[in-house]
Amino acid sequence: MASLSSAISNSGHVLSPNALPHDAAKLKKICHSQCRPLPRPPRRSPVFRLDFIFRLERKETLKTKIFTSVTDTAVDISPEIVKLSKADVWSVHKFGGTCVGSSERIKNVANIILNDRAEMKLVVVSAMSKVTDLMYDLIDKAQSRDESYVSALDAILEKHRSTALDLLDGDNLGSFLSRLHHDINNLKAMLRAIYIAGHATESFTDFVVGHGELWSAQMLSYVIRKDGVDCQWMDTREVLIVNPTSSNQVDPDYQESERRLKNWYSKNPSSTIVATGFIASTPQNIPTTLKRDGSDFSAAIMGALFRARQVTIWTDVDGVYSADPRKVSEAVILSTLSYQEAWEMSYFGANVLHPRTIIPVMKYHIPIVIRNIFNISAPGTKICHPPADIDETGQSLESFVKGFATIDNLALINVEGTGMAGVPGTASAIFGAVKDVGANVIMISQASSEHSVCFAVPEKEVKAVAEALQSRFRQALDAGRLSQVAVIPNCSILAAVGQKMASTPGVSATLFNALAKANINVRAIAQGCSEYNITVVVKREDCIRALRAVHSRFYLSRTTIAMGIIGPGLIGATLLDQLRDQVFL
Ligand SMILES: Nc1ncnc2c1ncn2[C@@H]1O[C@H](COP(=O)(O)OP(=O)(O)O)[C@@H](O)[C@H]1O
Ligand SMILES: N[C@@H](CC(=O)OP(=O)(O)O)C(=O)O
Repeated sequence: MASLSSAISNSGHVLSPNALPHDAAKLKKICHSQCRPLPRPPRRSPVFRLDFIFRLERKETLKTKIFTSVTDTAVDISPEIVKLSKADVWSVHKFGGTCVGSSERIKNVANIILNDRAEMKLVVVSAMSKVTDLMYDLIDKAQSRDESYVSALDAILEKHRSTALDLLDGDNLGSFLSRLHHDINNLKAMLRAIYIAGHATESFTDFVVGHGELWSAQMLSYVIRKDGVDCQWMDTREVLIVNPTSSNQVDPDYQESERRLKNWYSKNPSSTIVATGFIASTPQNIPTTLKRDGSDFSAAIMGALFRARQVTIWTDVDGVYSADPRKVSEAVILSTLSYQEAWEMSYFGANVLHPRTIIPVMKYHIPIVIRNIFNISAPGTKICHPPADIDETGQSLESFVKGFATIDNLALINVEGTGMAGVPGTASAIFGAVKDVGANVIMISQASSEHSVCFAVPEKEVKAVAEALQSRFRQALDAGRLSQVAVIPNCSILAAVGQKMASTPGVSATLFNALAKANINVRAIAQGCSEYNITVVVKREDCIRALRAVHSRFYLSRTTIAMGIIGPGLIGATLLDQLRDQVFL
């Protein structure tokens, strides 16, 4: 048997990573003609082989090892050699709960995957719509010793059983139903334990609520397999390792996850993988979750681990709009967003994307595309680095403000007093007290006189925060150095986001002008040094009116520029305001 190395050198081929797809095809032929008998590993995809060849050239030291494994054994290739992470081969898709909400929709998802011409596909799925809510509900019921958890669990079983009966047959159906019944029996036992104890620990809860993803991923993988495609499903708890953070989030352990992924893939090589979103494990192998709506984050982490060429997030709208389309009917689709803009939009409430989704992909410049499963001809929104909205003449059409987002159910806390000015450590004492009660500060604003600091927290956390501050500053309040720790309930945040706002004068003038004209009182303002967003706090009941007022002001400006009424440049409070006031108002 000729060795692969001599076959390659006899062929006169020089491998270069850039020429990989072309030369690899030739090499595959050479392997087959000259290195026979080369045992064909079961279920191994062509790209899997090409990866080794690619590595030959890149890592001299691996040569012998690779030749040995390919020519001598060719069946078990050690995970160290498997370079899963070859850039640009994998295409990652994420389908949210609405996309896999019924058997018809799951079939639709399978078709989208089958039509993707990428060599390797990783599909991340959420639970069928509403299932995660129902799972959390089971826990609540069992904890409060409400026996209806039993019938609620039966309803969840029935939903998945009937979906599987619609989708699957033969062995696939048998395997799925036996796993489903096994899981339901385990869940019954766990929920009974919770019912008896009247309490569920966090890991019990995370174990229970993650089952929706386990079932949807299996069903989808079996449907894809029905078409003869080599497809594996992945329980991401075996691969994705995360550590809890102090802010009740989780951070992926990329090194360990990559190690486990290579190990998993060496046992389950496949060109299509359907992976569970939302769930993961702690380093101690205890099931956990990426927190509510975390499947977008799962897809982005997987995208980074696979060094994907793109992560496509499929949802029920055409992409990221300039404002939540449920609140602003004239909102427009944004064709591109920078990572920073997408982060700011999602952080301030555009729930089409989980805010943490940006972090893993940004490092590798992997684009995220948001697309509509119900309108696949729409191109969607591309989130990348750096984006550019260019018209036919090459002119930038990018608006200074790209989009607006809002967060409701907030309260403002205002800490005020003459004793704060010039006293080092005041801010640290305030936010130290907030941290101690585990509350999440959404925005901060400080008067430049240092006489007051105010910040927004979720309404449900405000009581604990106010009490912690009262107790922390008891002496200062009694001595009059602080005049008050005041709570202003029923607030909302309105954020205007756009990278081009940085160093463009007039943007905030236009924003505040629009708010003033709509007779909206602004209770607090914040703008970071990056100038990517301006955030204002308004009364809850004013929020939608405020959103519509600022949106129409900036998007009218954009239309005006596009129509050539004024040239691109400052959207000032001068010319445009006059135009708008005279012509449109
Ligand atoms: N700026 C925005 N652009 C697009 N959608 C938005 C925006 N702000 C809020 N949304 C809402 O986000 C929803 C999609 O998010 P979500 O329901 O979590 O999707 P999925 O279940 O697919 O993960 C849309 O239906 C839309 O109403
Ligand atoms: N199923 C999980 C994870 C998730 O992200 O779901 P969706 O993609 O449907 O928002 C949840 O509801 O939290």
